[in-house]
Amino acid sequence: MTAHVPAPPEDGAHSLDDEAVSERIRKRLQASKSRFFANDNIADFILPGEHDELEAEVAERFHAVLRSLVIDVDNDHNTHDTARRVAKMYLNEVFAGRFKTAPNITEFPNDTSLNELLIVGPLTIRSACSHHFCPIMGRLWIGLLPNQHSNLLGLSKYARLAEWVMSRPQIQEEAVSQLADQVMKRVRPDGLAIVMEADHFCMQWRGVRDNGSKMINSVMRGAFLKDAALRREFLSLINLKA
Ligand SMILES: Nc1nc2c(ncn2[C@@H]2O[C@H](COP(=O)(O)OP(=O)(O)OP(=O)(O)O)[C@@H](O)[C@H]2O)c(=O)[nH]1
Repeated sequence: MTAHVPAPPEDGAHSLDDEAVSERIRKRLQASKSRFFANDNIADFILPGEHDELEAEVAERFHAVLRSLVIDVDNDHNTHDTARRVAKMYLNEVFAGRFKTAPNITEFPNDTSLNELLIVGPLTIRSACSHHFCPIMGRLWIGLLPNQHSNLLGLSKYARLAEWVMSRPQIQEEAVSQLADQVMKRVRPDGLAIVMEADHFCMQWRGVRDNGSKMINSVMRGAFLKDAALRREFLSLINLKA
């Protein structure tokens, strides 16, 4: 579905804010006292049909941003359709994890009472920082210590959950912690460890322009916090090299 970019309002016409779909969604979020930070998922507050309206609104507003950058969007064939493409990319691709509901996750009972360390990774991570909207590209490992009451997830579902959490404007520390909450909620293991290593393009493409540095962070929950040997086993198995 392509978003239509409406012409800017004539003088004296209603401003976009009077009827903006984003305003309707915002009011619902505020009425239910739900947070709507950049890395929050707001899918439950978007009614059927409003996703397309939102895409059209973002396109219209991005069109205005391009005009403010003094780009001749009316005559420049390269940027004529850029606002629509950016809106589509934000809503359906790079920030889709804000606007769509969580992926369906198949959960299997731990019938054979597996209680050994399980590691998934490296999963490829694509995100963007909420400070500059620059890409974050990296790798992530998930370590789990299940117990007899844990659910086991299909392997691909860890990647789907990670993608859902990462495809939002994020900061790495909060992204990893949000993913940990999602995995804990579904698997209910005795312990969970997540390590993420990523390039931040806000430090490479711009700013300090340090191409070599990466950010590595981890979240340890339950048994991984208490048991240094388990933590060591996980870290040695993922064998993270700079
Ligand atoms: N802690 C943390 N910081 C991040 C992450 N992604 C980007 N940043 C940093 O966020 C900071 C934003 O800093 P500001 O000083 O407000 O912005 P700025 O003036 O554009 O900063 P410079 O990047 O130094 O030019 C920068 O230091 C970024 O490197 C992240 O995932 N975690």
